[in-house]
Amino acid sequence: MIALASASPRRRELLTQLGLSFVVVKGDIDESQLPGETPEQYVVRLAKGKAQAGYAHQSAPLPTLGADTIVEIDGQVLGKPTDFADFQRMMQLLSGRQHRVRTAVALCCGERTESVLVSTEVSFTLLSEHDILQYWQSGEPADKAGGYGIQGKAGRFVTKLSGSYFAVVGLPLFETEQLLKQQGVLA
Ligand SMILES: Cc1cn([C@H]2C[C@H](O)[C@@H](COP(=O)(O)OP(=O)(O)OP(=O)(O)O)O2)c(=O)[nH]c1=O
Repeated sequence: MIALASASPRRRELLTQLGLSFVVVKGDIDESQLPGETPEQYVVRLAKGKAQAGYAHQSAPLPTLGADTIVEIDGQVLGKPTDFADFQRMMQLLSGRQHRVRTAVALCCGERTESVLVSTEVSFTLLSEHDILQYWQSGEPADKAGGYGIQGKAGRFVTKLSGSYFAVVGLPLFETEQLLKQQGVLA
């Protein structure tokens, strides 16, 4: 039995695919990027922070997983859009180009927190103003890093993917299982 420190329904569904028993715990932390922090350092720090916060929330702590996903383009990190203008800016950056999605997964077992970082390159087709407005009105972008969900209506924008599809959705299945095995949580 393990714990998943996440409020994301996608992460719950993905972890279910690994076929292990888990409970969901809170892993809330401040998600702001620190000055001078690289995207890699940022996403790993958040995943570790969520795992550690989730571990600390339990009275009889289980090995606890935390994860974080960011979208990166031109050295900029795109988080969750704050409003339509922010979303529009993100879609204009992503339109007709390749970007990188980074997902870090961390496992906290008390004193030690180990992590794995997965990078995936995703290419988008050219997006029209109409595509952007219609996608915003679907309600899907609001809670997603980079303002899109590859598993939903934005799947049609993707012309190429190199890396882990599951990492883009929020939890890389292969790498998460490897991490659990390396740390002796899974046989
Ligand atoms: C790029 C992309 C992101 N996402 C989601 C995955 C994450 O849930 C979210 C990125 O935000 P995160 O801050 O990584 O996660 P979260 O706040 O949703 O959940 P928690 O911290 O409680 O675990 O964006 C998709 O569902 N599909 C996609 O294609």
